[in-house]
Amino acid sequence: MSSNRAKLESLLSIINTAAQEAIAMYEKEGGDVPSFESTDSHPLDDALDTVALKSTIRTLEGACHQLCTTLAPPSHTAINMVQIYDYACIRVVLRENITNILLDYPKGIHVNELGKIINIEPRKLARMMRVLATRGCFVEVDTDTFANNRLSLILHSEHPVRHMVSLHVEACAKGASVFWETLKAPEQGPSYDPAHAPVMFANNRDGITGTFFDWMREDVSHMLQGQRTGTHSPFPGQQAPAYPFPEVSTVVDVGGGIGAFSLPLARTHKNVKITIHDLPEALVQARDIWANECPEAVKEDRVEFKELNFFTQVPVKGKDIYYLRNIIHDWPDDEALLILRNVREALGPNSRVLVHDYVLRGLSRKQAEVEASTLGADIAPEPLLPNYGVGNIRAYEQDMTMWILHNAKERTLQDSVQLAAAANLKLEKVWDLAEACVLEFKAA
Ligand SMILES: C[S@@+](CC[C@H](N)C(=O)[O-])C[C@H]1O[C@@H](n2cnc3c(N)ncnc32)[C@H](O)[C@@H]1O
Repeated sequence: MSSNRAKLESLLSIINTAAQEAIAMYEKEGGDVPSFESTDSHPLDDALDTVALKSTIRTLEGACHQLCTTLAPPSHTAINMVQIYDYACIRVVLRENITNILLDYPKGIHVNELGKIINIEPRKLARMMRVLATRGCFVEVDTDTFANNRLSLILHSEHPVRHMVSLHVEACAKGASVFWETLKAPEQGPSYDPAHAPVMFANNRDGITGTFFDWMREDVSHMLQGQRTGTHSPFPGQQAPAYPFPEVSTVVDVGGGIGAFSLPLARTHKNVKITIHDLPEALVQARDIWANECPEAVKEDRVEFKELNFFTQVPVKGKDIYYLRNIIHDWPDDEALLILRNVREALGPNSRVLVHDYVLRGLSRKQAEVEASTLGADIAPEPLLPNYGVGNIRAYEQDMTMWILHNAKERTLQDSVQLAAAANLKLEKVWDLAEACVLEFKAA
């Protein structure tokens, strides 16, 4: 057998093993595997800990894509990469709340009727819906008649992940449309100033200036298609690591927002006292949400809300854990270092800093092996790309999202270790969540 053939056989075997593992996990949790067509959710869809499933899916997606890309003519794959209009179609679904409407029609609604409700020409509507249904989002139950399924329900106006979907089809798509222009622009090209992020470059043309966060504060109309309404994390795969929280007394959620990380923690670990640090306007919403969703923690004094500007102020001192989820990736190196230095100032002798973000891996197996042996990073089995290839694509796409919105970035393990070292922090452990990672640091 040629070595090329042997690689394909190995990929096939990886696919078979990973798919069987995923099926077994679904059967163990809920009795049956999910179906492509139905709207039935599965207990694993909302499970708090899905690291094992995500790890299997990472392998499965990586191997399937590598196999198809190897066997397809390159021109076929190249067109597949660019001919993608899902985001444009999904933008219509969100703007018109099509998922919500379809809930009243469990057996499906014909495009003529749907077109009347949302005032869109039905033949065009059918073509758009068919693109999405071909991807597995909505089902065409009869000719030109569409119904929801498990995937399309994510686009419901009340679904927590919809906020992320909306952010991408609105702001990210706007920034991506001028991506090349920003790279070539004399001022923006070499700049890492958040005000020079691609989305703001596009906004500047409409007379909007400042950073993406300024724009969000001043004009939230672009976000209205999916406001955050609860603490269910909008970031899939963002659960907390299997950290020994039972042994922890105090946690500071730095830039904690409404507490999407710490509120579930307060529910499961009553031993932990939580401090949420954020800007004043964010804390107003946080107090409301906690009063409604976890009143016992408020009553029992297990949570406090403290204003903090993490660039200029030091968090409350001497606590066990300083948790920064989706914070460091929002900022270029200079700003990220300011945050980490302020957190470092707060540490007691046994405090830990947990940075929860994606970790970008290199594509060289040699580098991946060094990272695996020295830092405990995960590495994919051969012949998969060492970073799991497309199984891990969300990390690299999220890096682009951070760039487009904030001129910021996701980091490699080495980037994070170096950045932390400049703030006098030392890496202790990598917690792999099979999507994001949690990097645990202590005072150097
Ligand atoms: C992407 S959100 C992450 C929220 C939360 N950690 C989570 O994982 O859901 C970024 C958070 O940083 C906060 N933030 C932005 N600038 C800040 C500053 N200068 N000081 C403190 N918090 C800030 C925002 O208000 C927001 O809550």
